[in-house]
Amino acid sequence: MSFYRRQQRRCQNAQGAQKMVGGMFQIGREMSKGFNSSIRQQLPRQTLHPPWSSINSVRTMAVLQWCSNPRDFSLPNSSWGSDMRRLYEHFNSQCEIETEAGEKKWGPWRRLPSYNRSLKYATGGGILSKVIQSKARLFTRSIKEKGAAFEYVMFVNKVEQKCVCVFQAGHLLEGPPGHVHGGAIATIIDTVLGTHATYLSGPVMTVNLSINYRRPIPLGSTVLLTSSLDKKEGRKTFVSCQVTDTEGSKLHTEATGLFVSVTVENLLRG
Ligand SMILES: CCCCC/C=C\C/C=C\C/C=C\C/C=C\CCCC(=O)SCCNC(=O)CCNC(=O)[C@H](O)C(C)(C)COP(=O)(O)OP(=O)(O)OC[C@H]1O[C@@H](n2cnc3c(N)ncnc32)[C@H](O)[C@@H]1OP(=O)(O)O
Repeated sequence: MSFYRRQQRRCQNAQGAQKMVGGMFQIGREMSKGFNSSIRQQLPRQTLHPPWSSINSVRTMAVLQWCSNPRDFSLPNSSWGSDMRRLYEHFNSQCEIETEAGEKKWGPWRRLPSYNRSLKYATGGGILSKVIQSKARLFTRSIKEKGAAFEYVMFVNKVEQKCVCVFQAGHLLEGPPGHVHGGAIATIIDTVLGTHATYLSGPVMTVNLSINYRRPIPLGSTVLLTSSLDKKEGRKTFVSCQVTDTEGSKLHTEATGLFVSVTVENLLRG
């Protein structure tokens, strides 16, 4: 059996274990930590320790890492330009701050990790992600080439009930020559407003999106999306968003969105 096939087999075993511990899944860093430690508790000891040779143990660990650590697309990569990196650093440095006594504590912002299928890594979502179109992938995260399409990272501020997104538009998003396609701009706006509304209200779907395009966005440039909560009314969450240059001085696009809270039933019924 080839090494690749053996890896696949082991990966499937790890996925079986993932089912058993699906309830422990959390989006974010806790998720991978929880998964790795829970797998170690659930698998028979010899799976991870002798009598296997140390080389096999290393390989097994590598496979477990591979299966349990999905790519977080919102971390810096080699395609990020200087504006993208600068703004990432700006918000990321406010996620954890140091007190005068030198202690670390949470700051006002949180970076949201971003996977190509969030449902798969949400608490209890492992099974659901297999039931609902198992091959499906989040549109904005389905192109693997770094920098080619949607490069973005989102941060939320619980106190101000705001969400920001630093977005670098890649060459595959062309609309008017040299500029970003209006549909791609709508996509990133829907993603940011939808994620913000989900953060505020739990699972939601877009029922209305209204966009005013004011100035074209040059392809390859980085822009800032700022989303604010307007109001909540029962199942409805009203949010709005501005797309500006990285200094916040030039307005490219503005939008409002209405999101309605949904249940698993809504998703299954279609
Ligand atoms: C449960 C597990 C989910 C797990 C999710 C996991 C992870 C998610 C994590 C992070 C999110 C990640 C990424 C986000 C990325 C992208 C976001 C993209 C979001 C989308 O891209 S999503 C696709 C486009 N979206 C649709 O495909 C919706 C089609 N739609 C429907 O499926 C139904 O519409 C539904 C089920 C939503 C509601 O239907 P329903 O029957 O349950 O409720 P109903 O119709 O009664 O509406 C309730 C109240 O909303 C008012 N209302 C409705 N529509 C309105 C409109 N257009 N204008 C003004 N008000 C409206 C009514 O007037 C009433 O208001 P009132 O109560 O005051 O009378």
